[in-house]
Amino acid sequence: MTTPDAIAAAKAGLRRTLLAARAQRTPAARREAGRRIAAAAADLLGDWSPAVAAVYLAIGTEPPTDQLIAVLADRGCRLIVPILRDDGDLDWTPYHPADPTEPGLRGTLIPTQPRALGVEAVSTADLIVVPALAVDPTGVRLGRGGGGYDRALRRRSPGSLTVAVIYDDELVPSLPEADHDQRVDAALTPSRAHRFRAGSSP
Ligand SMILES: Nc1nc2c(c(=O)[nH]1)N(C=O)[C@@H](CNc1ccc(C(=O)N[C@@H](CCC(=O)O)C(=O)O)cc1)CN2
Ligand SMILES: Nc1ncnc2c1ncn2[C@@H]1O[C@H](COP(=O)(O)OP(=O)(O)OP(=O)(O)O)[C@@H](O)[C@H]1O
Repeated sequence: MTTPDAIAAAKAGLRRTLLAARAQRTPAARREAGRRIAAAAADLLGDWSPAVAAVYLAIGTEPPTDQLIAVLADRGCRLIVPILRDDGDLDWTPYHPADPTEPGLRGTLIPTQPRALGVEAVSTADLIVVPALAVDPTGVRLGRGGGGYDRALRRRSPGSLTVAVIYDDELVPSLPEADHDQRVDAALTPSRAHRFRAGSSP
């Protein structure tokens, strides 16, 4: 039997390896990944325009999300982004691509003039774009370790689509899964969209 402590230790080791690999990518390679992820998103969405999309502002070595956000804004989606709270949970605020941003907790970026909608606001999203360090083909997701998205995804609307954003080699054969982990329905990588689970939109 795998104990919770063993799962947490395995995740911590994987995070270190994956973050080190991300640090090796050049800024130009990251920008190119962001462009291709936006194209993969357009492909995944087809002619679906979610009324409300929960997105996040990428930081550090994460695949850039600005072009993906532009794709959604161009489709007329109303956007919300997370604000990390000091208890590790995620509040949400409306976001427009031109909004100025400032540093939030733990290196995150948040709009300069947030309008806190509350932790339950994620339940209004039809599409939830989720940061991840790796995903496996059953939708198990490895995050940064704060558990913020595990809490947020438990509040998702049943018909919503959850999509992780990762580099291609971060779609790995399998990942450790804890009881509280929330799986994603799909992943966007620079090469394409990967759909793991049916049932939600589109
Ligand atoms: N861009 C982004 N926003 C996000 C998340 C995320 O993973 N990425 N989150 C996902 O839950 C929430 C915030 N949780 C976070 C938890 C840990 C760290 C973190 O480990 N930060 C590093 C420095 C980041 C860097 O520069 O790469 C650190 O504290 O050392 C960041 C965010 C909400 N917003
Ligand atoms: N619903 C919850 N309520 C309170 N704490 C939680 C909840 N879900 C997860 N946690 C806590 O969050 C911590 C990190 O969990 P985990 O390592 O699975 O994060 P992650 O999924 O990689 O990160 P994230 O969701 O922030 O991207 C764990 O200590 C876990 O107990």
